[in-house]
Amino acid sequence: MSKHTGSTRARIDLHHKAENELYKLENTVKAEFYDFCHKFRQNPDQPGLDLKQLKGDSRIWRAKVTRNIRALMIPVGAGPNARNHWLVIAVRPRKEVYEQLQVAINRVTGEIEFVDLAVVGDTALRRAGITLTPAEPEKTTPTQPEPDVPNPEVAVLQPLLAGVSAEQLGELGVAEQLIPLALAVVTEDELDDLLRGAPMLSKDVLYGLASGMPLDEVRAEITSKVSLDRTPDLDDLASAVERTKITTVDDDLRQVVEEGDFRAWKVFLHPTQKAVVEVDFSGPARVTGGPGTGKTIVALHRVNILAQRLAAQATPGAHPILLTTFTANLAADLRSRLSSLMTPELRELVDVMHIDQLAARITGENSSRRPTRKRVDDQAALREMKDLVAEVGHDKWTPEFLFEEWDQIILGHSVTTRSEYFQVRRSGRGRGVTRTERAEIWKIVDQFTARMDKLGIETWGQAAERAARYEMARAAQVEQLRAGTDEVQDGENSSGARARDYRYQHVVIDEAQDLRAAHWKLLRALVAPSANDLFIAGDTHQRIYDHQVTLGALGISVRGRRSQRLTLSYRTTREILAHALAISDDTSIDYDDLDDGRDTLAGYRSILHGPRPTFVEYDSWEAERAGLAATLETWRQELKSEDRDPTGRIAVCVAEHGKVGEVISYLSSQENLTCAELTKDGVKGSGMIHVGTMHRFKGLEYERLAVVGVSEGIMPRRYLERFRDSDPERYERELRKARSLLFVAVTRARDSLAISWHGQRSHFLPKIVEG
Ligand SMILES: Nc1ncnc2c1ncn2[C@@H]1O[C@H](COP(=O)(O)OP(=O)(O)OP(=O)(O)O)[C@@H](O)[C@H]1O
Repeated sequence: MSKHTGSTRARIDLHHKAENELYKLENTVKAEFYDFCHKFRQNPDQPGLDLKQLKGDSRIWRAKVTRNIRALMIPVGAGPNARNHWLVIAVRPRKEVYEQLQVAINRVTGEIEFVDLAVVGDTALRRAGITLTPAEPEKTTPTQPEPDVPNPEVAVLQPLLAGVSAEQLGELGVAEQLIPLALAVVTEDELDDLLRGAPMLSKDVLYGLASGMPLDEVRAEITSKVSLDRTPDLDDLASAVERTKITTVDDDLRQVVEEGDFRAWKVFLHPTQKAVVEVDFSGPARVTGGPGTGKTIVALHRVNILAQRLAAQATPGAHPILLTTFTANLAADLRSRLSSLMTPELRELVDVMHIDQLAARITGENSSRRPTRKRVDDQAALREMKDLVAEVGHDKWTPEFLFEEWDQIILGHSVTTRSEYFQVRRSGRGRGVTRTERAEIWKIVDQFTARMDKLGIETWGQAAERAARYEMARAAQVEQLRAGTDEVQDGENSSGARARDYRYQHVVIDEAQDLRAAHWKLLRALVAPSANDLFIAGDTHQRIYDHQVTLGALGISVRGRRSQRLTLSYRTTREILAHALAISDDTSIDYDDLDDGRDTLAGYRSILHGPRPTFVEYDSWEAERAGLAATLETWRQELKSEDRDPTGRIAVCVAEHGKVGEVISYLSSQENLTCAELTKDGVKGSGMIHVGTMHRFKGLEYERLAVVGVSEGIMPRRYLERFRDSDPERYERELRKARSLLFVAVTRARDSLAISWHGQRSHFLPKIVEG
């Protein structure tokens, strides 16, 4: 990142906040900024650049980029060469440059911080007695400072942070200039205004305190995670710039900035993310965290770091790292992100495959002695179970119950004999079954698998189970070889017999919460038990299938320090997050942690802001679709007016599968709204608006999202009511799954979220929406 320019020219770096400002400027201004940098590096003092110190903080200089745009810069070179090295701290309209701007070195992080009071609301500034003086006042319209009169309505209110002292805020890392203002704010809106342009740590601490986090928790969860191990010298800018997130302005940067904020994740990891990416784990490790906390980003960077470490000793053509996830479209997304993060040489070291593809590859390698079976989805297999139950005239158990018992318990625990089935624990399956009943179930399931065999078909669950067995045999063989107790039999067409080594050196897994036991056995067997063998990212609040596992019981121990949690959301705004949390109902529902502990969303928070989500009730499905079309048209026009192509930025998440087609045909009949369906394998077609069921939205993100059909009877489905009395445990499980599905859906939205229903609104939707 930090290339040095020639010694005779000044070096320019961009503070990450300035880089963010640059992303938002028009392309013509960006181009002028690069011309400006070019000239500045040759001679900062040439007259056209009009370089001048501010009157307030004399370390800050302003220079002219265009007639209306100014760059704010500080010299950060060491000693007498200070002016050989400059840091751009802001790029902004001339009118927003004022004399009270300040830079400081944060006493906790030691980084250079820049506080922007131009965006702080007038009320807060007035109450703190601050008047901003423009550095280049307009000649024609002199600005009259507002009289310093407190607003009588808010003056009597309690400060939002009553009970916290200035000293405590300073010690937690809040920027000095913000402290008096923070202590004066009395409403959430004022706090929002204050923090809009604030440094990240100040935002995180102040939002934490305002949401009721105790001081100790803020210290432990936020401040200590970013704290330097020593007190920084608060005057030494040259050292501080080394600790600050910066990008050097060189010829490559121009193209990079054109990518906009989508590149931010590649460059600036949050310290908590960075720690998880870089640390050495003595064995398997797990990272959990609410939606949008960067688990996928961490997984990608982790792959990059592991590849860097292996690069020197890698055999040409080998792929020692596996990155896997749940579905084909998520794997495709990982592939493209990885290619933009890694060098082509390092990228070569990585296989990216979704979990079914992995199982198919392994069963394929082992199938020369068996006829290949056609893989079918669970619905097709359930139809076979229904036919079988009808043919044998069985009426004690429903086909659905029998199928799930087979899939989750018998297949899920790799049960191969009747006596194993008698002993297996059926946790999570609701009503208990006696030994005699188990014998009956076993008999039907046996007939069912024989039928599937005869038809030459298998489910993906069966394929995973088979792949796990092959890979476990291979691992056993490798271990025997290592112990010197076995010879390799060349020529046998089985990966178990052929293998001299484990398939991979590192395996990184995303969206781990929905993997089944057989997948975990397969993944465990792919890599030798060793340091950094398995890296697992997932969130059980987002589990939308029925596969609950206990990793410890599957030979994957992620206890103690090998279990990490991310809590700061980079996607979900504060407005959306509050509603999403109410939907997940984390405080009253127990969510597992993929092991035998409990995972919570405690501390899950955001410092991003956006519009409040909208909640709209309609009389009928017809009316709801018309309302949806109007919302989408507004969004389309808003994006267009910002000169941004709406394609792929807007999506509709439909609560019920049968209604996806109805939404698409309705929208397609509107003049401007073309659609593309979101399928299991990704987006089908090139339409502007992506439409799919909630399941299809797993792991994705959209700038603007409409979730439709969130009515009672659809979310959750009415048919679940029959389990309320007959099988209360199953009832609870199904409700939780439905709740998680809605939680996943609403947390896909980055900026705007519109939720609607017709008839009675789902009881999962939080009460606070009515306020
Ligand atoms: N350090 C970062 N800097 C900038 N953007 C980031 C950073 N970390 C994450 N993001 C962005 O936040 C968004 C969410 O990240 P990511 O998809 O990794 O979260 P996640 O925890 O995997 O979410 P989910 O559980 O919902 O799938 C993405 O747009 C990502 O680019």
